[in-house]
Amino acid sequence: MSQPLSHLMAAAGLPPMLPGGIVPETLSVSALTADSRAVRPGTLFAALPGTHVDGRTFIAAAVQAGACAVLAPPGTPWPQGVAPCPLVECENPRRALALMAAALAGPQPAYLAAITGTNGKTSTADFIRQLWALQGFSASAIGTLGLTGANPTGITLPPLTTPDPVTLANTLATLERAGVHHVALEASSHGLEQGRLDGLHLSAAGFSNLTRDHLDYHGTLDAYRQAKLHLLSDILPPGGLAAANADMDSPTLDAIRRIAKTRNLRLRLVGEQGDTLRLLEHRALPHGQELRLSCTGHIQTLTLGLPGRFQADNALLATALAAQNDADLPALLALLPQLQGVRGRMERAVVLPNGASAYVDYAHTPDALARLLASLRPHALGKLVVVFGAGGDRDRGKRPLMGQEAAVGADIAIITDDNPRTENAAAIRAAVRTGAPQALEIADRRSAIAEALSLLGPGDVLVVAGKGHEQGQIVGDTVLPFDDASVLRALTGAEGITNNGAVASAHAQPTARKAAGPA
Ligand SMILES: CC(=O)N[C@H]1[C@@H](OP(=O)(O)OP(=O)(O)OC[C@H]2O[C@@H](n3ccc(=O)[nH]c3=O)[C@H](O)[C@@H]2O)O[C@H](CO)[C@@H](O)[C@@H]1O[C@H](C)C(=O)N[C@@H](C)C(=O)N[C@H](CCC(=O)O)C(=O)O
Ligand SMILES: Nc1ncnc2c1ncn2[C@@H]1O[C@H](COP(=O)(O)OP(=O)(O)OP(=O)(O)O)[C@@H](O)[C@H]1O
Ligand SMILES: N[C@H](CCC[C@H](N)C(=O)O)C(=O)O
Ligand SMILES: [Mg+2]
Repeated sequence: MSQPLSHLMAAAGLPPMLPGGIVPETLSVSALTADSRAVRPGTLFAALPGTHVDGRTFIAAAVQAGACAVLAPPGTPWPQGVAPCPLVECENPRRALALMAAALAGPQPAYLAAITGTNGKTSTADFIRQLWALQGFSASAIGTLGLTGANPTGITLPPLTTPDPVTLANTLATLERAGVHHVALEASSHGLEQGRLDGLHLSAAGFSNLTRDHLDYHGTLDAYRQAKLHLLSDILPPGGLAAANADMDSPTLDAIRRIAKTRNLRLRLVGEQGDTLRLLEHRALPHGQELRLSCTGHIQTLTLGLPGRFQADNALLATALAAQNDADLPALLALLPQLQGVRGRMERAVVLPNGASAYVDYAHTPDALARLLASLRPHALGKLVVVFGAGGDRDRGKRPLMGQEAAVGADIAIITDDNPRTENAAAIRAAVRTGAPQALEIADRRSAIAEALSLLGPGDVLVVAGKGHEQGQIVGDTVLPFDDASVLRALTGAEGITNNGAVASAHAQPTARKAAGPA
């Protein structure tokens, strides 16, 4: 459906004025894009300066392809020799694009919950989705795993944790039209910084934790924190429901409390220091954990069929975000024992004939690795072995810290490759090794996993960390097929246990493909 440009500009808070006068009502926009290659006649092209190239250099190509208007930052020069076309200049074109995209796409699901934080977004979003589904709602989640849960129209999403604003708005409107009124989604710090979520009409927003990651992009921890806080300080409307883990670092928690007070948000805190859901006791069980907690003052005990203390944190945060009213909390807590594990998150992939277990997990930050190993320790009657690496073209400062956490938390650490991308893989491993000088180093990931398996005795535990659900090893701009769980199954000849309790066998790998997008 098309809309007059003036309506879209109003949705973005812009007056209907162009340098040449008022925007004609007859100027209609049928689509929006920030990529000149996707422009068709009737499309508004957002010319955005980016991290790799300046989108303004593609204005000529966009106009040539039929762009009916261009959105750009102030002072954008019109390319010489290019036919004139309405140019909408504004201070924050990324935000304007997101607001226009929301207006053009149409209504969003009535109950939309977004979750940010360094770790736990995918898990929490999926738990929210599961809780809603268990309540009988048609519910989806959008994030690192793509679109999961209800997907009546078979949407596939690009491999980003938070999709670009146009894809996001179109996806949400399609879901709403198809009867999916409950959607949980991940808000990455990149997505927040780039305004990808600025057009969302949120009912609830959560913050799991803040520890080191992505300083390559944000520069400082403070800038990283500010990007994430944008979800609560600007996107969640006043009076909305906010939830956070109260055990996180105090600068972030203090900021969340301040924002909640200023903006009159309904803040629910969960965890050991929580108020709405306070975790009083936690006991690891062989394949899960027992939680004793206080829910708005009432004490109760429940069993979660998922191991790992961090999974309890995510489950409680999900409960706080899924319940519209405090009165709904007890019913949602009663559903927690039915939660299924999330693919690649502390997933017990195989059990060896000698009783040793091998897990796959997505820990790719120092804090995640520390918590993962601490969570697995009670399950290791013998040794705890970790195979891990650090990604290329990502925060270099986290590499030695990941090494340190592996050295401290595991009995044996094996450093291997994890998506070297365009960097020298040996140099990445060397940087990790500075934090773990005693670690073994085996570049080839399959060989590293095979070596780790050979070290396992009865009761030992192995975790292969960093890739989780990923299906490839990114080397240069090529994705070589690789799935940690399948490799574990193939090397042991074992049938695996999926996180859903079903039996999975090793399966054939697809062929290599091109990596998506720049680094
Ligand atoms: C660093 C980063 O986040 N980049 C994202 C950003 O790109 P950009 O604006 O910087 O792109 P650019 O390549 O410099 O190009 C500038 C502009 O020129 C346009 N262009 C470019 C070429 C052309 O021929 N025509 C054209 O119009 C581009 O579409 C873009 O609008 O906006 C693009 C559109 O939304 C994203 O695809 C792109 O994600 C890249 C692929 C990426 O790898 N992003 C990762 C780092 C990311 O966002 N990750 C987070 C997860 C983090 C986590 O949770 O751990 C995520 O949310 O997935
Ligand atoms: N609440 C948590 N606190 C600390 N670590 C966690 C927490 N939840 C998950 N983790 C660790 O982080 C890993 C990734 O979890 P998850 O995919 O849920 O996070 P994410 O925030 O979505 O990550 P990404 O930024 O890649 O999208 C898990 O496999 C686990 O090792
Ligand atoms: N969302 C994270 C995923 C990292 C996964 C890990 N396998 C790596 O490549 O570092 C990122 O893009 O930084
Ligand atoms: Mg994620």
